[in-house]
Amino acid sequence: MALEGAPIRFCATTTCSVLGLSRNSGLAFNLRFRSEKFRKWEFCCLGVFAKRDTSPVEDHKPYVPGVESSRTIEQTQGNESKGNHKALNLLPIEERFSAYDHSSSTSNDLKVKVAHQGIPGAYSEAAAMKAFPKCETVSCKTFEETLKAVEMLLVDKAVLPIENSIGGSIYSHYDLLLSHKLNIVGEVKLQINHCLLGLSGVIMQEIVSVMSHPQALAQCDMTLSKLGVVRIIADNTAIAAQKVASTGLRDTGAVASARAAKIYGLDILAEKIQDVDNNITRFLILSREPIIPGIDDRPYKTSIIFILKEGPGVLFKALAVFALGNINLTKIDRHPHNQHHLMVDGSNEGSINGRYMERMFYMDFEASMAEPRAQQALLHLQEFTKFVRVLGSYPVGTVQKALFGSY
Ligand SMILES: O=C(O)C(=O)C[C@]1(C(=O)O)C=C[C@@H](O)C=C1
Repeated sequence: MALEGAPIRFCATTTCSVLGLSRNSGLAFNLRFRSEKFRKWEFCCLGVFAKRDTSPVEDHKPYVPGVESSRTIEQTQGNESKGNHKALNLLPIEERFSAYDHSSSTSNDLKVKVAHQGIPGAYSEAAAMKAFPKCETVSCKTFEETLKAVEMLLVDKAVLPIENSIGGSIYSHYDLLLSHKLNIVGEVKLQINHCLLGLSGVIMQEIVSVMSHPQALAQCDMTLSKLGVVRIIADNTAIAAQKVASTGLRDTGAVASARAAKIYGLDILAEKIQDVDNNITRFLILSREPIIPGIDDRPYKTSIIFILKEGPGVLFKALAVFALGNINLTKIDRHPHNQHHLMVDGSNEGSINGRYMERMFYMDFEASMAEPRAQQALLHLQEFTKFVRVLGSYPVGTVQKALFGSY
């Protein structure tokens, strides 16, 4: 890989930084390699961002919650007493810019603010509460808003669903990871048990249409086909439940959680309606700063995105790098190339076009960037790639049941 500047020096610096410093000295393990094609590369330390660049880099634009998010706030008002949730704009200004540093927190922190998409009763909210049981959850209308809320210091973390055992990878969310400079600091694998919800007293036979988030509808595809109902898209499962409750339509159901039924006063007409019983969604926890692997004995994994060079057997060679390092892969997935022109790191330089997207891969492997074998593998990987980005090293998550009732 042709890196700008002297590649040898870059390699030496990288290895030395990771191996040579104590974990309290702010060692760097979050590396962003970029090829000459994109005319820059970045080296990210804990809180310190060192760049070598020949092209101007656009900083994060201030995020001002707009009309879209006000709608979310309207939707959530009046529900705050039902969960440990606050709507984004309702936070007092001093709380939004709290000087608290939660970056090293893993759980049980009273003050951790975690942004999630949707309203109380959403699965993303459940994932946030699994990761940080005493957190304050903060509703956002879109997934992108959750990431922006972290960047703007409005919250400490964001949760982002990234893949589901039935539906597979959520590619648009990988795109969000690429276009924002956040770090993955954890994962939550949540057992999702969808329920069919309806107004109080309604029976299954009365339901002619069902509302939900597209992922939830897809996960219940066979059940919904058997019922012969019309599917209606909603921004979120909990929003669907809230709409059914507020519109008072007896013939409309919602696919959502048992907790959503409780919050919005709906009946559960059927439980576990997903096509496959073992329906697990994996959520990522995102933070401004990366975590330092190796503080405890837990196993870690690392997520990366890379674009392969062209040539025969290049994927084989790239994978061999991990085999040689005795590193187990838990995921490898190629980006569907129908989506194109993606901004990387907020920069207009180096936007990735369809040609490169075809060669873009997402990978998770079982090692942390504090381990020499992982550092070695990534340095070696550069030989076969045009672009590599480390999204983060974080403790491996286990499958979680919901905190309350059936999810
Ligand atoms: O709609 C919700 O409640 C969400 O949290 C979103 C979401 C998703 O995007 O995958 C989360 C988990 C389930 O897989 C279904 C929907």
